Amino acid sequence: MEAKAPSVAVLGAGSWGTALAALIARHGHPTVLWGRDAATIEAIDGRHENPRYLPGIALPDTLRATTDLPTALQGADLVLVVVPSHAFAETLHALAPHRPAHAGVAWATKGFEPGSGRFLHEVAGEVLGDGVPLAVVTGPSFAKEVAQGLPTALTVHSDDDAFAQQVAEVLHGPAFRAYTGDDMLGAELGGAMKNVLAVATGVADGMQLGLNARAGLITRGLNEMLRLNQAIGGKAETLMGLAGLGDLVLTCTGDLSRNRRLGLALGRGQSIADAVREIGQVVESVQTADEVMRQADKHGIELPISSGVRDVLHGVTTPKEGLQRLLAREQKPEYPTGLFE
Ligand SMILES: NC(=O)C1=CN([C@@H]2O[C@H](COP(=O)(O)OP(=O)(O)OC[C@H]3O[C@@H](n4cnc5c(N)ncnc54)[C@H](OP(=O)(O)O)[C@@H]3O)[C@@H](O)[C@H]2O)C=CC1
Ligand SMILES: O=C(CO)COP(=O)(O)O
Repeated sequence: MEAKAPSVAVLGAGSWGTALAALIARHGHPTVLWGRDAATIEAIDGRHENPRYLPGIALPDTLRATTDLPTALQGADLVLVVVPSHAFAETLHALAPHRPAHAGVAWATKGFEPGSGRFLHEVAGEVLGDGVPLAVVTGPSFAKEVAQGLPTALTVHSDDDAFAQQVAEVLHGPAFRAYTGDDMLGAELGGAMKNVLAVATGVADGMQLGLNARAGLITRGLNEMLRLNQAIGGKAETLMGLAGLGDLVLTCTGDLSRNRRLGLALGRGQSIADAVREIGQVVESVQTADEVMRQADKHGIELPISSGVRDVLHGVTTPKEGLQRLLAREQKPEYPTGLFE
């Protein structure tokens, strides 16, 4: 007899939560999507569309949606949290009392806990306590393309191999490749930092600095990711894979990226407030830039591109001044310290 497909509760009905819930439901898993906005949830449950975040894309008839958290979690074998980083801790506190005892918790949120700079797996470990399987889902994946069924590859990292495998199996399908790994630290760092670096390449493109500048920023941005990752104890291979390089390339070059679009707007002279309002969705870099630099300062690592983005986002540096600051840096070896030994 074939094993029963695990039931999945997806928390967060924005573009990414909706796209992942649709993917999982299409794979034949009983799937419930929880969101806080009644009109959006009604539209997803009733007419199988998320008009606010994925307009015009048909969602599977089997996908159920609710605004009631206990209902969403009832009978779930696996919980997937997909709210923005600023709502991560609050959502975990809300789900904790209703989580079925056997259900592990994964998240596809990218960023740190704003204010404390803690990694999301640290937050999850503290809120949920020992013994709950945890996993991070990350990699190059625009929600719109996943919702449209276009081919995508991402990765699931966990300290618990069996849980990483369970999450990957739920996501893996005909047009979706899910890999596994055991480096939550590196995976979370990559997913968070690429958003900051996407702003940098967006700014450069908005200022029409050319393709050489874009490639230089992506590569030196990867170097910043690798150096901070080495300091915090993540694995270099994680950052050379889907969670790092893969997502960095996607977000720095693809105009579907909201972080890149923020950079483009700033590079063209628009204000940050106007740009964020126009984008109308979560732009994680706005908070993540501060938290990346908090991590970097803690470990005594210099990150010129990321700190430039942080300063531009705070309005203490103009994009032009930020560029001048980068170009005025001293000449030096590409890899002054070994990164891969
Ligand atoms: N979109 C993408 O392509 C990808 C996104 N991600 C990551 O996924 C996370 C979610 O982003 P995404 O779905 O794109 O964001 P969106 O802007 O598309 O949607 C945000 C969603 O979060 C909800 N929300 C905001 N605050 C809260 C809260 N306090 N409690 C509960 N729900 C809340 C919003 O509800 P409401 O509408 O009511 O405000 C909305 O449903 C981010 O960390 C992002 O970096 C990762 C990979 C791909
Ligand atoms: O994380 C993403 C793709 O992997 C989405 O990027 P943005 O948040 O910049 O849109």
